[in-house]
Amino acid sequence: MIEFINVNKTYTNNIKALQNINLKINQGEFVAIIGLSGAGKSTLLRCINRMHDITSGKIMMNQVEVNAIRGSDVRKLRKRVGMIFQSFNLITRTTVLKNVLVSFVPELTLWRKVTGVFTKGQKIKALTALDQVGILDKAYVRVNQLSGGQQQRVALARTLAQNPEIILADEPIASLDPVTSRHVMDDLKRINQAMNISVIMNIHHVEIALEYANRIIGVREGQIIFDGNSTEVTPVVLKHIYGDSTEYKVNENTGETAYV
Ligand SMILES: Nc1ncnc2c1ncn2[C@@H]1O[C@H](COP(=O)(O)OP(=O)(O)OP(=O)(O)O)[C@@H](O)[C@H]1O
Repeated sequence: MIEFINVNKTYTNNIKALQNINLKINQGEFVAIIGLSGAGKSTLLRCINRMHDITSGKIMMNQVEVNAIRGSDVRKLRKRVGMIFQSFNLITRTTVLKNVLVSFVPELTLWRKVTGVFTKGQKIKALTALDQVGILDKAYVRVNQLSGGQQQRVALARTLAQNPEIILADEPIASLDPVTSRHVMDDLKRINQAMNISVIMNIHHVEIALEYANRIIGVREGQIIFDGNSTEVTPVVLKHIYGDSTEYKVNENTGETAYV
């Protein structure tokens, strides 16, 4: 379980990105964090794996106080909490397999680091992860020869190879077309359900968030202003989260919602 207890984050420029966040996320949940640009979604997500440090309060992951750990404990935390990004963060000029193996570098002995020789067990884990996201046949293809959706799957495999308890996904489909976006979302949902890995995602596509996530957290100006089941997200709730923003529109005739 992840728990935020009275968490605040103020950046050095004095922007209060998170204000008094209290939140519990149980193992195996699929959570989408939604809200306007600048609302604090990325900051919220990135405090969980210590990409950002909080200013006050506490973040607990099971028995570990995330904001109190240092050095090798942070590395251990990042093994338990995988992350994928909008821009995939891959080394595009090398193979898919090597990109997945990169996740094992911190575990290598010095001579293996120097020689770049991974263990048989690591190679098996990497190939298994590629199989889990359906791109085992691409293992020896260079990443720059893959589509965006395939690249996001490589990133997902790199995370899965570490056997994480949680996957943080920061706008994972923002740069993908609608069809490919659904493939990536399907992968995440399958992994969430079959492996009981929690998925916590920032996403601007509200329709997709409602379709795939079980729980929606609405953030506005650094505060959680909605936290509930995706079935409880009505047009009124969306208006509360997005205000009269042009980023999100409700069709008054059909009640359908659309991101614009
Ligand atoms: N490194 C930083 N230094 C200073 N201010 C920052 C930093 N990162 C974010 N902010 C500010 O903190 C606030 C929250 O930003 P954050 O990136 O968490 O929002 P977001 O909801 O994820 O936005 P987007 O949807 O555009 O990614 C914004 O006002 C932003 O300008």
